[in-house]
Parts: sequence; C-alpha cells; structure tokens
Amino acid sequence: MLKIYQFSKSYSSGFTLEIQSLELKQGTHLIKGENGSGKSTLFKAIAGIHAFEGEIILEGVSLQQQPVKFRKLVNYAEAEPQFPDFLSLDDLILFVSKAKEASSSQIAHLKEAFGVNNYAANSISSYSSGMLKKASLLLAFLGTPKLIILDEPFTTIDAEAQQNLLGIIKNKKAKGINFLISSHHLPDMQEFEFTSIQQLINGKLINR
Ligand SMILES: Nc1ncnc2c1ncn2[C@@H]1O[C@H](COP(=O)(O)OP(=O)(O)OP(=O)(O)O)[C@@H](O)[C@H]1O
Repeated sequence: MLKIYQFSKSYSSGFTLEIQSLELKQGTHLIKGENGSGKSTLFKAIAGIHAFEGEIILEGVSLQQQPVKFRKLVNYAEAEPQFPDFLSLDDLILFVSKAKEASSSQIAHLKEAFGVNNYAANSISSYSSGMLKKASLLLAFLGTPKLIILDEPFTTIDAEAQQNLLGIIKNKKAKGINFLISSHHLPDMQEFEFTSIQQLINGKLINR
C-alpha cells in the first residue's frame, strides 16, 4: 500500500528523521513514539505538506512524480489543527469537498456522524478545542482517499466522540481505506487490530 525509500527530513533545529525503507501493506498502522520522535514530521511528508528527500509511493502513485494525483489519495488530520478563524466548518467543507470531490450525501452523513450540525455554520473563532478537533477529523474523511492519516485523533475529544470516531474508522476500514494513526491515548487498542506497529525513536524507525 505505502512504500517509503531513502527518506530523510532535517530541520534547522538539528533534528533528522531518516527511514531507509518502509513498506506497509493494506490495513491500519500505528505509529508510536515519544514526544519529538518524528511522527508528525513523517505524517506531514506523506501528506505532501513537507519537502523531504527520498521517495514515497502510495498504491503505485509516486508523490514526487505525480503530486496532484497522490494528494487526492491522502487525507490528513493534524494533531493540533489550525484554520482561519473567520471561516466556518461549512466554509471549510465546501472548499475541501471540491478538492476531494466529496458528494453532498457524504457531507451530510459525516456531519451527522461527527455531531457537528449544531455549530458547523458558526465561525471557527467560537469553537472549543474539541469542536475544532472534530471539525478537522471530519475534513479528513471527505472524498475517496486510499489513506487517511490521523495524528493524535483521540486527544481533546470527549468519550462519546471517541466512540463515534472508532465506529467511523471501523466502517471505513471495512471498505478498504487504509489508516496511519499516532496516538498516546488509544481508547481501546484491541478494537483496532493494527496491521503493524511502527515505533519512532529520535527520528529512527523500529519495526515491531
Ligand atoms: N517546523 C519545524 N522546525 C524545526 N524543528 C521542528 C519543526 N517541526 C518539528 N520540529 C522538531 O522535530 C522533532 C520531531 O517533531 P515532531 O513534531 O515530528 O514529533 P512528534 O513525534 O510528532 O511529537 P509529539 O508526540 O510531541 O507530537 C522535534 O524535535 C521538533 O522540535
């Protein structure tokens, strides 16, 4: 499903994330690691947000060679989402759904599933951190991605929203969508039956 070769990303701070080779098969993969080990750096590279050295291939599509096609296949929800606060979630949905070619029925279904209907029309400046997180997670499910990357999806949201999210992920898994998830707080690890667990230690990957 996902192949990463000769990957390297360095910051001016001195931190370097290096992955010689990683091949993940279809499924749901957990990326573990302490704070600052490089999880978000890896996710941002795969999401096409960060420049890097090396090669990332998803379902045979190379991020370097076919960046537009690649980006349509990957959705990403940041650990700490930030959006222009004069916009509403409905504005963001409109924008992202055009790019990701999401249908109006999918939008209606996701708004219901994430429980955002009562505030989606309001500006983001009025959202609590949990409301913002749910908004960001919803956006990551729009369209028909092959891979959804969720960075710390369970932080900030309440227990009911966590259970909802588990159900949504399970539903998408059953439809063949792949996931990369990082989490310091998994509500119920057994529910996921991770296909693999990868551990990052100070910018180096340890396959377990
Ligand atoms: N834009 C940046 N510029 C410079 N250094 C950065 C930048 N982003 C991250 N870093 C550094 O890179 C290292 C890895 O950060 P990263 O956010 O990938 O870790 P993480 O595993 O996601 O951590 P956490 O669990 O705390 O979210 C850290 O030392 C961090 O300070």
